[in-house]
Amino acid sequence: MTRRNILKSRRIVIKIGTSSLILPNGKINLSNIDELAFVLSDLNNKGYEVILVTSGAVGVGLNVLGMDKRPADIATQQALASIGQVELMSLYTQMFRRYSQKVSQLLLTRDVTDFPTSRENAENALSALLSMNIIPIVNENDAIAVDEMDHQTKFGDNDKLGAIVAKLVDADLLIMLSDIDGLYDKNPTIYDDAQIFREIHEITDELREMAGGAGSRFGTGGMTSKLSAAQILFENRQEMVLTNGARIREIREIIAGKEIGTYFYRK
Ligand SMILES: Nc1ncnc2c1ncn2[C@@H]1O[C@H](COP(=O)(O)OP(=O)(O)O)[C@@H](O)[C@H]1O
Ligand SMILES: N[C@@H](CCC(=O)OP(=O)(O)O)C(=O)O
Repeated sequence: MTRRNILKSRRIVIKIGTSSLILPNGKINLSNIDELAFVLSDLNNKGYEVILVTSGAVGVGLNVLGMDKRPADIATQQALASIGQVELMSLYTQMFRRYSQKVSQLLLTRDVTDFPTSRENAENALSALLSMNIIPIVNENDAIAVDEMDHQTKFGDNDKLGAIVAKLVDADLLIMLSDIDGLYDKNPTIYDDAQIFREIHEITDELREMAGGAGSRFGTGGMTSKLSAAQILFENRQEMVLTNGARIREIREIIAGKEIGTYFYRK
């Protein structure tokens, strides 16, 4: 069955998680980054407005320093993000350049998107970039986003950031690339008989329970945070497709309305 509403999407936010950018051995997944650059550049050439929300600063930072696990200490995590973000952008810039696509970087913190004047500034910057045919690449400013008692600067995770960026740019669709084909009735990495949901219209407590449990090794989100992102989108009458970042080329089929991944929309 064709997802008819998706066919109308012109402004699309793509969120890619750490697990799609970093291989299980901690090295960079170069073929995925290259494929992402190709598909998004191609979409931009075809007149879609594309915004990329990327994770990976900490994961790439670990790779640069040859470390194999996230340090517990916050300041060291900040330092890793600061190191990794530069390398991550360097990789994106190189890959996108192969397809003659210009990109830019926006690093956001929660206080920016909570505070009306700075939120408007972020909206203006994004809209100016899109009008220049540039693909904005957004991440949380992890090097400085640390929650204080009375000053909340962290989004929590990049799934939420993806939903907030979709709201900022008034996107038609958020495509969330994970390490799994979609939302299942139980964790498919544990249960062989898990069944995928093709459509979700409401985020219920029962769903949240099905999505419980930890996510991948280098990321932070897990399936629960994808449901929280979907909830933010629902509140803004926006839509999301959760799909597997291992098959980036399918993004074009998703936009063509093909039934891939889990489609979150309110009836
Ligand atoms: N009901 C569920 N359906 C799908 N995945 C689930 C479910 N419950 C838990 N998970 C776990 O969530 C993981 C995806 O989240 P996450 O590791 O944060 O991915 P990413 O880093 O790509 O965003 C899956 O690999 C799986 O282990
Ligand atoms: N801003 C962090 C992202 C952390 C995060 O949410 O990761 P993921 O669950 O892989 O999307 C980083 O760049 O490392």
